[in-house]
Amino acid sequence: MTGLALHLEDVTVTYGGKAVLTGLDLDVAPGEILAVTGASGCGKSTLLRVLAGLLPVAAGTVRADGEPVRGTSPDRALMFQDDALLPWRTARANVALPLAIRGVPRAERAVRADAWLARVGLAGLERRLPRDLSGGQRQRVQLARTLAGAPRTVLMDEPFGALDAQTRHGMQRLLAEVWDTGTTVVLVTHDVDEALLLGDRVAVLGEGGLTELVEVARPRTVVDPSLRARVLAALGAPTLETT
Ligand SMILES: Nc1ncnc2c1ncn2[C@@H]1O[C@H](COP(=O)(O)OP(=O)(O)OP(=O)(O)O)[C@@H](O)[C@H]1O
Repeated sequence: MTGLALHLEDVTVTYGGKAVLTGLDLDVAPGEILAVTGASGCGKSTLLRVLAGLLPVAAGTVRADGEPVRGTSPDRALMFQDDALLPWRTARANVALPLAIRGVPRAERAVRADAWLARVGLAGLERRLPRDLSGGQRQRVQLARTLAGAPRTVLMDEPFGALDAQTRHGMQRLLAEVWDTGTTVVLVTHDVDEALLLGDRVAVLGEGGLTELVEVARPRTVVDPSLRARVLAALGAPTLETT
């Protein structure tokens, strides 16, 4: 499976006439992990919704593998910040949803769903309803559901927000494995260290558009302090804060 190439050219997005993104140019290469960070309200979630095909642009072009993005597609999966599981379905049935959309035969769906649940550390909880899971566990079910559909692009909005440090680490490792399969990832995070550990590039969004684009070489086991300082400077934070 190859990841999609994403292309935004001179993109402007407005809400009720007020521009949130203005003249944004951005390319994401197939299989690249682009981490997007920026101050609250600068338009990070808006960018993901545009890439998912959920929000039309006021001007400019958005393409996936050269084709104009005109709506949603199972090839571009969006994982929301909020809890988006179906409350009346078990964890297994939630994870099986994208498999049904992909036309996987019913008997195979449960097996594959359970395998994904095991990979995110939820073996034994397959029959639980979302209300009987913790916030972090629900987030892991969402991650399993997103990945089960084998999308060519994963768009993630603060996917690790509700997780404790240890689980967060495990999820980051799991995602690193998945990325080796060539999926393109656009990951929104407020956490500069997470952005620099996970992203091949880190895009900093400011008022209206891009203020910095930092390339991060692999392997990324530790955060490079000079890159951290660059991202923090673009965010307008004091650069001495490098602990
Ligand atoms: N449906 C909407 N109608 C009107 N304004 C909106 C709508 N959605 C978002 N906005 C506004 O657009 C701006 C960008 O919102 P967006 O959610 O993309 O920001 P963000 O960078 O993801 O923020 P955060 O980091 O706080 O999640 C904000 O000022 C927000 O209030």
